[in-house]
Amino acid sequence: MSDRELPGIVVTGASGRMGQMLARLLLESETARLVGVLERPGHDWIGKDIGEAMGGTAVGVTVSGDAVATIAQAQAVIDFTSPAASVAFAELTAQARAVHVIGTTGFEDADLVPLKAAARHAPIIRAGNMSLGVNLLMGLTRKVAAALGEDWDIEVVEAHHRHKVDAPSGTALMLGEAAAEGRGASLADLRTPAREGITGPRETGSIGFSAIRGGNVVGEHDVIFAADGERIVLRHLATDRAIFARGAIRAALWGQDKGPGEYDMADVLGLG
Ligand SMILES: NC(=O)C1=CN([C@@H]2O[C@H](COP(=O)(O)OP(=O)(O)OC[C@H]3O[C@@H](n4cnc5c(N)ncnc54)[C@H](O)[C@@H]3O)[C@@H](O)[C@H]2O)C=CC1
Ligand SMILES: O=C(O)C1=N[C@H](C(=O)O)C[C@H](O)C1
Repeated sequence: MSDRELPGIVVTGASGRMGQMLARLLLESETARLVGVLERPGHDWIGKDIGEAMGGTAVGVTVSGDAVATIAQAQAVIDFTSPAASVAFAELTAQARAVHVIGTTGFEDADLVPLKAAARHAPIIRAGNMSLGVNLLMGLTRKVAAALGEDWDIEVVEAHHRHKVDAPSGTALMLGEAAAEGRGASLADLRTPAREGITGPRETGSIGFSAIRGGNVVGEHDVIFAADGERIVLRHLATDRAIFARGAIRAALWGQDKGPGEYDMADVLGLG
């Protein structure tokens, strides 16, 4: 396949932690090509070559604030930004009939309505964690939760870098949902509100969440099953953001021959 035939990918949030990682990997990729990068209007990277903006040499791709024109060139858009930005990109990506890979976390239920509408026109692949390890851990969590009774309390503990703005993390919520599914319920029914003050004793069968923020932690998640006298801890440690970026690129390529609809990383990885 010549370079021109490789699926053309646009990366949003180009100056962000994930945006830069994605741009670097796509510039080296032999299976996809970087055709555009977006930043929010007014950002000081707009108009600069992405290679130079990242501190290297020019690569011939200019950071743009014009989402309509940039997404029009894309076969896929990889998007790790903010919930409001991802909702707006979903409409434009659907209009371009391109695959939208969404890694953004922190969505409210109301944000999911326009995403569902956009997925009627093109594939949307969305996951709070794009790594193979976490998506495997979800299956393990579901199985362990199903095997253990309600005398085993379930807690999800996560740690992230000091810049993260949402809590619990998207991954923690995915793991909590998997645990709830294992118990034949939905997380909305089992989730304990954040604890502070006189909370009273733990409610049997509930699922609790704790978030640590500090330093440059890439992402750590423990699912703790605690009973009287023993504990099981399922743990994932991310030490390199490349695991998320590789998963997102894999999803963008996987989506090329898929019809409109909502997909997740379990679909991409064949773990469904
Ligand atoms: N699903 C997954 O595997 C992972 C998800 N994430 C999530 O991805 C999101 C971004 O994470 P980071 O890269 O660490 O954040 P970041 O803050 O470093 O980057 C976000 C970027 O998006 C840009 N942005 C915001 N609005 C925009 C708009 N309208 N148009 C274009 N660009 C816009 C910002 O200027 C910023 O450069 C977060 O929600 C995070 O939780 C992060 C890592 C892995
Ligand atoms: O913001 C991050 O950094 C991460 N966000 C995702 C999440 O909310 O779970 C995935 C990963 O843990 C890193």
